[in-house]
Amino acid sequence: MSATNAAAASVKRRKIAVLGSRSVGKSSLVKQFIENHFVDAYYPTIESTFAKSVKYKGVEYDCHIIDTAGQDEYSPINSQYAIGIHGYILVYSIASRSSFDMIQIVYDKIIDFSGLSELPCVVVGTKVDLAPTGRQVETADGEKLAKANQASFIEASAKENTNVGKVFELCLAEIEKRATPNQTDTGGKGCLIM
Ligand SMILES: Nc1nc2c(ncn2[C@@H]2O[C@H](COP(=O)(O)OP(=O)(O)OP(=O)(O)O)[C@@H](O)[C@H]2O)c(=O)[nH]1
Repeated sequence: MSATNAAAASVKRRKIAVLGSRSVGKSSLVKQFIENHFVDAYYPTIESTFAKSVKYKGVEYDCHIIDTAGQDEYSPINSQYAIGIHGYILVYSIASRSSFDMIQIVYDKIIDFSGLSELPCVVVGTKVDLAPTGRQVETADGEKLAKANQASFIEASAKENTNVGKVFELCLAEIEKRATPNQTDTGGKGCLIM
């Protein structure tokens, strides 16, 4: 194997889906992570995919991040979000109780669709910069929900760039905790190009 191919083979490809209610700040988290900036204006997302190489614990990850349109309780979970995804970032706004209530609904829909017993997942309470005047969800409630679903938990703010990188690191950690040997290849299809 050439040095270039050896390097490519050691890069792990990980597909991450970001889900949650509308307007909770999913795109803002992804944009802050990928492009290091924050936009105050709101542009509803249809769906966008972003790619970023991330070095975590000495390993190079080629991350494909799917920023989804917001879900509500009636949105079906598309197979695209249940199959071939390595990890999930489920986002609510700490300033919106209803967006918090959607997290368990979305989680259960993915479980039903995928047939998995648990998901590699991070629950994120974002817009934590609004906590002093607008908090509707206590940190302890977020922690409890995450724990009940064997997920990680973190509060973040895309606006102030608080814990944004950590969100994606926690997601990689959740994926690696459960990774099976055939997930450690470069393309997730059980095949290495030598
Ligand atoms: N104060 C504050 N506002 C934020 C934060 N993140 C996002 N916003 C604002 O919240 C609004 C919605 O943000 P988006 O990132 O577009 O939300 P979204 O979840 O991607 O929305 P959909 O595309 O409808 O699913 C925008 O006006 C953002 O500027 C944050 O961390 N703090």
